[in-house]
Amino acid sequence: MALRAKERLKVVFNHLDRSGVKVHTSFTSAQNVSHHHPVALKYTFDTDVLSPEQRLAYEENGFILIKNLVSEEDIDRFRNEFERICKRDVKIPGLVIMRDVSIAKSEFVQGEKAVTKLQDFQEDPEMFRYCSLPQILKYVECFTGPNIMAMHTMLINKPPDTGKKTSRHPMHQDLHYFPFRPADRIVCAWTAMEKVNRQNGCLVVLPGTHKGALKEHIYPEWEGGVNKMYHGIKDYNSNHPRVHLEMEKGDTVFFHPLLIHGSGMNQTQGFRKAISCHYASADCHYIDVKGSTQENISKEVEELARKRIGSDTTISFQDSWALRGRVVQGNRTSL
Ligand SMILES: CC(C)CC(=O)SCCNC(=O)CCNC(=O)[C@H](O)C(C)(C)COP(=O)(O)OP(=O)(O)OC[C@H]1O[C@@H](n2cnc3c(N)ncnc32)[C@H](O)[C@@H]1OP(=O)(O)O
Ligand SMILES: Nc1ncnc2c1ncn2[C@@H]1O[C@H](COP(=O)(O)OP(=O)(O)OP(=O)(O)O)[C@@H](O)[C@H]1O
Ligand SMILES: O=C(O)CCC(=O)C(=O)O
Ligand SMILES: [Fe+2]
Ligand SMILES: [Mg+2]
Repeated sequence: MALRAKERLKVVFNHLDRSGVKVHTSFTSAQNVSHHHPVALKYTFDTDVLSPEQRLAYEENGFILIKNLVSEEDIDRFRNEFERICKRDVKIPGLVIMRDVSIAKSEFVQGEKAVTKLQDFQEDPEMFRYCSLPQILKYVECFTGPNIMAMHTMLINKPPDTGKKTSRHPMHQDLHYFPFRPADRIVCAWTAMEKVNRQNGCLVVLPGTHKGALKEHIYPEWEGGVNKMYHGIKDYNSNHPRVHLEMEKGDTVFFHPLLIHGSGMNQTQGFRKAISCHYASADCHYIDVKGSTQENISKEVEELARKRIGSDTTISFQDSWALRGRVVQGNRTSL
């Protein structure tokens, strides 16, 4: 099996070569090596799910978009559950309902129109079905390996911008929020719950940036304010080519936690919805972030935990993830 995949990979490299497609240097060397040795692909496993072309694309770009992966029926169920939560028909332990900063202090906006995102829905069986969908896990395994934890869950309901540009999500790397490694065994699945495009603020990604280091993140200096914990990269290369990921309902993008991404303003009157889960290999380990660029977010998370649970609690940044993580395939070996 493995050999067959390697053979196919060789064919791809040769094809790229012949077609005159510019192959980045890292792949030129992989290509040369492939004639004699197994190709060293560091970001993906061979599970016979990704084609050689798809594996190469993820290795090179740090993301891969799979069209029509989640059914209309499933998305409509997630949307229904979202509405029940916003109406406070159900109360889910641990779930955070976040309002946009530009309306956070207003008492007048009610229901789902006041909600920018739901975070940590792991205790809601209906919503958490998303994280266990077999067609999603099949892809996730290509990046994490067989022991899979759902570490972080979100339903993002990007509101029409109020004019303050607060509906933007600054450019960031998700790894900033995660005190576990290795980064290459973490992946985000992000599914469009409706058509997303530049108008309503689709994801914007900088291809290839997953090969770089974790950068320093701070609150961007935006006049109209910034949502709580929406840190952005302090200085990123704004000339780097960007790709706007326009997607249809049910399309799903899988991306690496070092990939630089954000999302633009929602310039429509609709609420742009997406559901996502960050998965990690259960074999990952927690790291100490003291003295690293992640110290600022770790302090913020720990302070929020104290506010929520009581000032006498000592929930560490690492604890906050261990508490939220749920095994979805294989064994909970470490995380
Ligand atoms: C990879 C992944 C992890 C990346 C990300 O997800 S980045 C974003 C991470 N976001 C989060 O973890 C969620 C953070 N949000 C929250 O925890 C909550 O929504 C809170 C900001 C704490 C507010 O919750 P809650 O206490 O229920 O709301 P309250 O209405 O009582 O407000 C308490 C104080 O917080 C303020 N607030 C509410 N919403 C926001 C906001 N969007 N941005 C900034 N400040 C906000 C609110 O004005 C109030 O402030 P004070 O009146 O106490 O000064
Ligand atoms: N000053 C800034 N600092 C950091 N990030 C920014 C800044 N301005 C925009 N961004 C981020 O860049 C990404 C794209 O922003 P923007 O909404 O301007 O889209 P765009 O790429 O210009 O597309 P369009 O032209 O369709 O608006 C978003 O993640 C946004 O939050
Ligand atoms: O859905 C979006 O706009 C982007 C969300 C995101 O990147 C995040 O919360 O980490
Ligand atoms: Fe993100
Ligand atoms: Mg713009």
